[in-house]
Amino acid sequence: MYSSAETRALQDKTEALKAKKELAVEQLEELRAVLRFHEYRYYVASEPLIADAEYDQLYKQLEKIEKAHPELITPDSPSQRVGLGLSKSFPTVQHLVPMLSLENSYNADDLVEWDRKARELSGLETIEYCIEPKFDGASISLIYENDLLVRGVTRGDGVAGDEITTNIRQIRSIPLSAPFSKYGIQTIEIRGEIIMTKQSFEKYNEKLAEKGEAPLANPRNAASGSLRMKDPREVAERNLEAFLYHVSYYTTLDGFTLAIDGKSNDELPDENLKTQGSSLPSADSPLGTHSGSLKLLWECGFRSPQKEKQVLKGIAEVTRHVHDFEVLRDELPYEIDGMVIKVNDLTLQDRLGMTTHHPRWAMAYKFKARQATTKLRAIEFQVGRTGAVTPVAKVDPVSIGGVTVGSASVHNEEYIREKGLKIGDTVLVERAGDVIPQIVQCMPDLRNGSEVDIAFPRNCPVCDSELTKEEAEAVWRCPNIECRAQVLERMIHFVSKDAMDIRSLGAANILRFYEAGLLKDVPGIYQLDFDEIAKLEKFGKKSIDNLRSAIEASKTQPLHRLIYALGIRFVGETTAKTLANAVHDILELKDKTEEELQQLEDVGVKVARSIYAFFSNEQNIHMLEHLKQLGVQMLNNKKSAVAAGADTLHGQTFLFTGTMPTLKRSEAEAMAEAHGGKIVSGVSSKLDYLVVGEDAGSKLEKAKKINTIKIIDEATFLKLVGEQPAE
Ligand SMILES: NC(=O)c1ccc[n+]([C@@H]2O[C@H](COP(=O)([O-])OP(=O)(O)OC[C@H]3O[C@@H](n4cnc5c(N)ncnc54)[C@H](O)[C@@H]3O)[C@@H](O)[C@H]2O)c1
Ligand SMILES: [Zn+2]
Repeated sequence: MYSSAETRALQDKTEALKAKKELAVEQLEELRAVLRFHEYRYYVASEPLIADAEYDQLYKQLEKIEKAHPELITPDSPSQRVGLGLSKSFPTVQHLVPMLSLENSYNADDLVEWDRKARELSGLETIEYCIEPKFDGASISLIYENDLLVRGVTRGDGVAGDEITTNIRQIRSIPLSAPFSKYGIQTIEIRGEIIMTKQSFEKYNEKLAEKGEAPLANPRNAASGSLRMKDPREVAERNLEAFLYHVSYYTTLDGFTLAIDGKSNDELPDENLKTQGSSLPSADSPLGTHSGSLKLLWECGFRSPQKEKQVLKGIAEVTRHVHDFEVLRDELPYEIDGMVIKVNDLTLQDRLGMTTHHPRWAMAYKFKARQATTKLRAIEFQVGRTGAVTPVAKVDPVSIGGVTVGSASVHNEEYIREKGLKIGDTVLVERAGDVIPQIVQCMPDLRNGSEVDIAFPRNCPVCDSELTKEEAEAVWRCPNIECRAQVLERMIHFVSKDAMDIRSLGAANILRFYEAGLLKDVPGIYQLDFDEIAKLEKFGKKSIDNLRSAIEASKTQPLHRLIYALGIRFVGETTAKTLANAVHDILELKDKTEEELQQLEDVGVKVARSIYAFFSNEQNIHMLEHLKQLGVQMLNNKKSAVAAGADTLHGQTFLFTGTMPTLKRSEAEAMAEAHGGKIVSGVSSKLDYLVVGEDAGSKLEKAKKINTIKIIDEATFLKLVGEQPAE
């Protein structure tokens, strides 16, 4: 439909329009053309070229201009219909009732305003709402007649869609028959979303990778692309699932017909299916409320959001709930991009009615955007403490959910090849939760020929040693352990917060001392010449005193911190603790065989080999002995405590959040561990105790939603570890 030259031209226009805060009325036609183009890419081709939030931003501009100049609205404006276009390979059929879009907002204030209008229109004090997740998939409509699934249709342009019944029949959560007749229903049109769970999506991408095919961009594209596949067996392979959340139309066995979303489709193939104009069911009948219809669907064997939904009165409760739910977003097994808030009472829905674009009784509250498009400008290669050479993408700075992103992860060489990235490409960057932003996709359709391939260095970008790669690995490494980058990174890791925690040293000072020739390796940290440091600029007596005492204090850090600080490959904090608990003195580790190491919890072949290699290396042992001489403590004190029968919290998991009144976080963790407890890094159903201090944030919110977690304060914790008498 669009040639590649047109595609590039429209994308340039998109960029130009996106860059402007406020569009002029003269740009209306251009804006419409751009929106039509992106709708085509999104709905028909299933290959969007911009992020949803970027599309939404442009669409909002269209609404704004048209609101100010209603005389300029044309019947083919994107605001006058739902999505555009249908793919050609499936027969087109009419929906019984048009499938509209939803009004959406990223802003909770808009919800308040929307509620105000709804109360005004209805004359009610408070409105009851039903809130459910906004599933990020592809919408479908299903028709059951005499309890049998007779038709499945994509949304298409909202009026008509592609008939994809055979594909729909592959989806196991959609029953082929359902007992609607029990409720007196003869024909029913229901709607929902086809989704792919995060897990199925990953598995499916792994399969594609094995076959050497390009991975799919995200679960939503995977779901929507699947619906239009020619071969139903391929659809079955994708493990799609369905949530059904709406009844739009039904006829009863005694001849009553109801099109719930206002008017039914005028061009219906079957005359009998048109609205007969009857009154709505009362709020106490099963289909009289939205939540009632979710329950009915659930009872008929559909996966409706019966468990996920929440019925609440008043918009204040609603906004609180949507914010709470946003915290849980990453815990869900499927993707959601917001919440949908619906007026619960159908009679009231009917009174509120709809615009040409969306019903007035529903509103989508979209979560903070996580994706944006930008240009890939360069790949930098960084050398880590184990010599691993990691590519990091430099992109044109772009704002995602309020944070400016200028670099993004591209993992490794394989990842870059798999995604087919080139310098100069337009790329989709995703920033989800606490994860480092990453490039998830590039858009080859937008290339103009000036893009260049990414060249991988064969030599270390820092010390020029020839890089090596183990067969089963994706990473290239600099083999030179004296490599400046590695030495620096090892020291920076050694002093870091979760390792020896020498905060006043830090990356900047390490670099400074290194360049001044005052520090060349880890033991050197304990031999710093403070007189020489005093000569450096901006190093007053106070900073020196701080530095000296911080270094001194680090000598008595618990053994697991020292083990972690050594930066042994594959040895994270958890494995470091396992190792520390297995010995009295760190040097005992050099007498353990690979097999013995593998007996330890969570230590597999790869990890055991790496630990073994580290402790078989003479230079490393020499370094440890040197550290010992310098006063760094290498014994496990805790082990004796646990051995003396203090294992009272054996197997219980703990997480600390917020500032506690008397204990430092590290002290509290050590106390829990000394009694056999385990520290975990995040809130999940595996957590037993969340110990909460002041200003506890999202962890507390999350924990409140999992009722097996015990939420306690410091005083209760101290009782648990027997530091305070139980009452
Ligand atoms: N990236 C692009 O180029 C591009 C182009 C066009 C559209 N879009 C995206 O699509 C959106 C508009 O498309 P739209 O109208 O299909 O979707 P929408 O985001 O406005 O919301 C309506 C859709 O939400 C879905 N939904 C999920 N859970 C639901 C629930 N519980 N109840 C009701 N509906 C639920 C339904 O499929 C429904 O059709 C835009 O906001 C934009 O984000 C993106
Ligand atoms: Zn090097």
